[in-house]
Amino acid sequence: MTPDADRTQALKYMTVSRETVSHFDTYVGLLQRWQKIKNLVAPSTLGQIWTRHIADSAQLLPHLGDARTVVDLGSGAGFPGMVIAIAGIGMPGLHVHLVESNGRKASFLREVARATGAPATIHPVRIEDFTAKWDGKADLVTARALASLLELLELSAELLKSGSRALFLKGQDVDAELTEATKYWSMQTELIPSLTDSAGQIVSITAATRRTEGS
Ligand SMILES: C[S@@+](CC[C@H](N)C(=O)[O-])C[C@H]1O[C@@H](n2cnc3c(N)ncnc32)[C@H](O)[C@@H]1O
Repeated sequence: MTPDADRTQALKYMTVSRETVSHFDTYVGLLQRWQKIKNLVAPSTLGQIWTRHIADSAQLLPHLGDARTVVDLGSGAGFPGMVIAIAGIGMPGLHVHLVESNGRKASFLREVARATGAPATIHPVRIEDFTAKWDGKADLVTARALASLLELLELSAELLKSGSRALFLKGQDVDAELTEATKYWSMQTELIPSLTDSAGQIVSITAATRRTEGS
């Protein structure tokens, strides 16, 4: 698929304004430029940045509900957090905190936020340190390609204490991961089939609490 065909295909998956698409173009341009020296995403996905990264992340947009403070864990080159922040330009109160410990990826994210004006704060620290110190309240926690569901719940535990929702983009092992996670966590889950990955699912989690012994 040519880069143009990839972009055209990706735009079919999302309903966003022309202005948002133009900011996505800026983002993709920066990613292509920085990738040459900083290796930000898997080289095998470079020909499909729009479908594999932008549209895959943008499919969370219809599920944001009334969330305003979003925390994206292990953002990498900004998926899905930066895509949400860019789509949120002009959405009153929306702000995305991107937690990414890799210094070169964090620098890239800062540059994308500067160039697009996306409402985003980059935290170049480990998730464990961020959640221990951050005094904000997340309405929504997001992550893609970071860890198993159980590990994601453990990493998000501090953020989920205040009743936040979570949206995790997961691949094909989601059933086994859910079985494992529910041994230790009580939660309400909804599985939403991915639009961009036939084997993928979005796991929507609410009311997550760690099980105490015997519960
Ligand atoms: C496989 S990449 C996925 C990146 C992005 N979410 C995506 O889907 O393209 C995982 C990212 O999480 C970051 N990461 C892993 N563990 C982390 C931790 N404990 N704290 C902060 N960042 C972490 C890594 O540096 C890496 O950029």
